[in-house]
Amino acid sequence: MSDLFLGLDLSTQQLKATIIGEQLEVVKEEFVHFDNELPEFHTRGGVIIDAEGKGEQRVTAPTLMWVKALDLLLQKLQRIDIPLEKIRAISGSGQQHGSVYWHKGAEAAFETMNPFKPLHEQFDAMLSITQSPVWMDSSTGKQCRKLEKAVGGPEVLASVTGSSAYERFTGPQIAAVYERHPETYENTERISLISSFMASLLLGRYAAIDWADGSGMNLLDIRRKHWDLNCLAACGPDLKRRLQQPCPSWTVLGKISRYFCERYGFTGNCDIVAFTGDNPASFAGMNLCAGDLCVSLGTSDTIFAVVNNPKPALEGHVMCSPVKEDEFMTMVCFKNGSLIREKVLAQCTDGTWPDFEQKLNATECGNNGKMGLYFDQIEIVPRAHGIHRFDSENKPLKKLRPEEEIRALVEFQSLAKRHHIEKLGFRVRPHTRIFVTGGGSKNTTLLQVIANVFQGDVYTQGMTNSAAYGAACRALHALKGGSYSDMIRSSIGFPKTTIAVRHDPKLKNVYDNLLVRYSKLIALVSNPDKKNGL
Ligand SMILES: O=C(CO)[C@@H](O)[C@H](O)CF
Repeated sequence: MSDLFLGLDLSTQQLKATIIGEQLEVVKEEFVHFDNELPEFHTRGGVIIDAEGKGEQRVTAPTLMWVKALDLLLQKLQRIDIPLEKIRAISGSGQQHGSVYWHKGAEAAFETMNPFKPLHEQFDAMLSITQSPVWMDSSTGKQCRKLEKAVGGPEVLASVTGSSAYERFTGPQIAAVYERHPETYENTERISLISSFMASLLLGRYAAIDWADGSGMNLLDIRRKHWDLNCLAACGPDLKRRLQQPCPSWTVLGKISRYFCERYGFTGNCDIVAFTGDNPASFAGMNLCAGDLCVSLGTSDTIFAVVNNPKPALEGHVMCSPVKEDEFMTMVCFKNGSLIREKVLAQCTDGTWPDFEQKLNATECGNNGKMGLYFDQIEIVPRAHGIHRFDSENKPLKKLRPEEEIRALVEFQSLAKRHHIEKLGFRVRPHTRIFVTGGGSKNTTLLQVIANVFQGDVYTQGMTNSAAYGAACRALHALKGGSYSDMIRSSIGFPKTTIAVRHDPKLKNVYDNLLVRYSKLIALVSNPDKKNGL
């Protein structure tokens, strides 16, 4: 068997593995689901939510759960006879913005890890914080305002780092750790993103943060590709030492550690390639071209596109591309993604997706003017909270019939994506390919609504785990070098892109009108100036 390449994706609810061959063909996918397979950590949807005061939610995940998940996943791969000695390179991705705090002495301790014991049993002294803040957290509004003030305002911060300050971004999160627990910060010798944390486990030493995931920190100058010193100073003392230099996302960081060779049978020749954020990894997995648009339907929903001349704005994000130095991706993220879809599924159907689809199809496109805004969690964009329903005259409604609720949710989620990506300047053109990935992309009724709202045809690659797949492709690309897109185009195993659903041009006016109403309704319920979600 020829060389294999492993992509790992540490997403919110699961750790996923995709193994590919040298032609980018998928050999095997495997998963560890946190809630179901690691119940001792008591997560729900992979996280632990401490609802603070109004508008503040502290959301974390047990760092040790991720360490244990890696062990479980590799054991699963062994049990299905995946020849780990054939894995030539590993890369990966992680939920963006989350942070891991390594205790003083942790890197040295990697040297003494006993391969006869799982890593998580040897992690007692490794972490200065055991509950990692994650992207769903919205408790750092104060730190966001302070950061923006320190650098000259939100516009300046956006022009340098690609985003104005966001509660979930790592810079404000680090500032909150420093302010809330100064002694813990003092005892922290290194701070990783979740992506570089996973790479560190496999290396047995600290891994650099890559440019693409580093773009989600409010700390990286996305054009110069180094930390902005004013941003660092505003978030914590001596922070540069705790982050070290960021690296290109295609960097070969080194070989896999002795621990993983002796415990799992990897060869010492297996390269670890820089890990990146889950959305940049999906971007790589879809191999987006200029003019394409991608919607990822996961725990978070995101919408992103390729940009070459970035124009950062107060809303949304511009991040470094994970595959090309002078390319960027523009993205908007919505916290209310699959979890609210599952909540409405439970409330409005017999609990099955076929019933969800049947009810969605039983209602008129445009829902006879009935609309909903479903900010079940404190939303990122717009900054709003609560569930709000309206009739065709924009008068509040207490409730909708189950089938109307389903359509109102699905149309709301698509209208929000179109409204906010168009605010960043993107327009769907006749040639635009709208790719959809993530768990929700299996549901063609969702895809049909996306196609009709955007008035563009929807394409899929027949895979839902584009982040883990993109990570595996990046592992191979880092060894091959050259153009990433050329590698994709010349590989017979790259999934074929097919049209999943076509849009109905007769519905253009219906959704253009709903889009105008969406814009008016969110102004009624959101507080853009109070940027902590309420
Ligand atoms: O916050 C996000 C992107 O900015 C989310 O998509 C997380 O990456 C999900 F893990």
